[in-house]
Amino acid sequence: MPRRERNNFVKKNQILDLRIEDYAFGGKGIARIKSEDGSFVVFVPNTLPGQLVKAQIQKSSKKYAEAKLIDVLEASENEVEVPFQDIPGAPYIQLPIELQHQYKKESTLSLFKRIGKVENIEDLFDELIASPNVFHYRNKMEYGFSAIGYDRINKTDKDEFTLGFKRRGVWWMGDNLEKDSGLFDKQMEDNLIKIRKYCIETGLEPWHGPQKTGFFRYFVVRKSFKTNELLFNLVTTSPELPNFDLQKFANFLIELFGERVAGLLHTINDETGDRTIATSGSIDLIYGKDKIVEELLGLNFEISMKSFFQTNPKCAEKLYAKVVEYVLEDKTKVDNTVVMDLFCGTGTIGQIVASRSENAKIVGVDIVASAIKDAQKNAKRNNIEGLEFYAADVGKFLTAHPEFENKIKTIILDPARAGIAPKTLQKIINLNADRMVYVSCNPATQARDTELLAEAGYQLKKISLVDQFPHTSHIETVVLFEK
Ligand SMILES: C[S@@+](CC[C@H](N)C(=O)[O-])C[C@H]1O[C@@H](n2cnc3c(N)ncnc32)[C@H](O)[C@@H]1O
Repeated sequence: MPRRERNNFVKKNQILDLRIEDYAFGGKGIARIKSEDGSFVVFVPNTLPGQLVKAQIQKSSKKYAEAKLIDVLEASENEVEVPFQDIPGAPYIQLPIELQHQYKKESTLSLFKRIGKVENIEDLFDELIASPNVFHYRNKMEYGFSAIGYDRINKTDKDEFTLGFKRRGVWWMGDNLEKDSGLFDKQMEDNLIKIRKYCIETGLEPWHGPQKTGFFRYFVVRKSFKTNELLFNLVTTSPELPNFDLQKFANFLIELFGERVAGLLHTINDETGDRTIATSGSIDLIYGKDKIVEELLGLNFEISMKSFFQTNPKCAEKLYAKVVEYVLEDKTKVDNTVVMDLFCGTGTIGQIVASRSENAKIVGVDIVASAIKDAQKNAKRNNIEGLEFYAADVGKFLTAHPEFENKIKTIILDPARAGIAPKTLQKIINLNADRMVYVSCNPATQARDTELLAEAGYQLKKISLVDQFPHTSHIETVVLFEK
């Protein structure tokens, strides 16, 4: 094993007060410790220039260290007050959105310069697309139950029935959500406190992380912006289930939200791992329907609890409009050809392209079978023809279908956060398409792929940034590559 290189500035697990000076890609604040030996960089995720923070060193090497944020001791002078409860999922909610955009733009473009080796990236920058809703933009939230809560005054843990989000970086500690977080549906979050009270009154226990016992585990909510409906999923363990009246719980939700309740699902999860959707156990429909419909760019999409769907649908419309703009810019490479929509999820992008092109055949591939089923149903529902969807790993699919090589002119790519496996990217390159429109929710992996694509002859022609997740460090990119 290589010997870990040491520095004279910090030690692992050391707790320090640090002043954040700069912002690096992915929401990493940069602090510098100065001494006679020079200056030493410590990265602290989810922090902002100007803040004074308490942080604990997690990793330390000769050149820099990475620390975990424990607390913000002093706000940055750029932060403003907002009427929402602070949650780990929105670390930048107090920073005006224009400044969030500036940080995201600068740090993302510098990533393409450094990792993607695109020197003139500023010249290729097209636009930064803002989210139409700055607040309350999400269509899904997962609240967790916990038997260990957080005492905000004494800043310690306490035994308490909680329903809300985990404390930042502490897997076993919950934190009650008492009011609107500013990210999801306001009526829903203002009522979460009543749902918690209802659950407490049953006398059943919330999940205890370290002991791995308890009844209540998660409460998941999906919202349709088209219909304003809410679809609920209560996740519990099974032994105490005979003592909980699911029908009565459904009636309680109807009392709170009336016609907005689309349905209530119940999931049994007896696994000890921290997952909402049980890989074993069962999902049952207790009340109403198990799907909701969302509209994007005039097309309807049916969404189940499990399938992937863009979390900010209003902004997803903007994202898709940009993808389709790049794809259709050269219609000769779309009309009367086969277009690949790889990592297609529920097939949204392919359907929009198909509906706006002439005689294009779209081949959509995604590894999640239920997403592909939804994609097929959605295409039918929208009366769009010329689409073929396959449930498969993209790499395996391309190996099994060599007939597509040299036949494709345009490829749409929208991989998950981990990016495209190098072997799979090589197979995609082997298709020998003229154009690729590559959407990414993790520009760090996309910047890595940019260098590989350049070696294969694909030049980055344009890049747009879409702020799908205001108040977080996430940014989505749409990049056009051409040979
Ligand atoms: C960011 S989502 C794509 C969303 C889709 N384009 C949309 O707009 O709805 C990434 C998708 O990649 C899929 N995926 C992840 N790994 C995969 C693989 N190895 N092969 C095929 N699909 C994969 C996931 O199931 C997920 O649906």
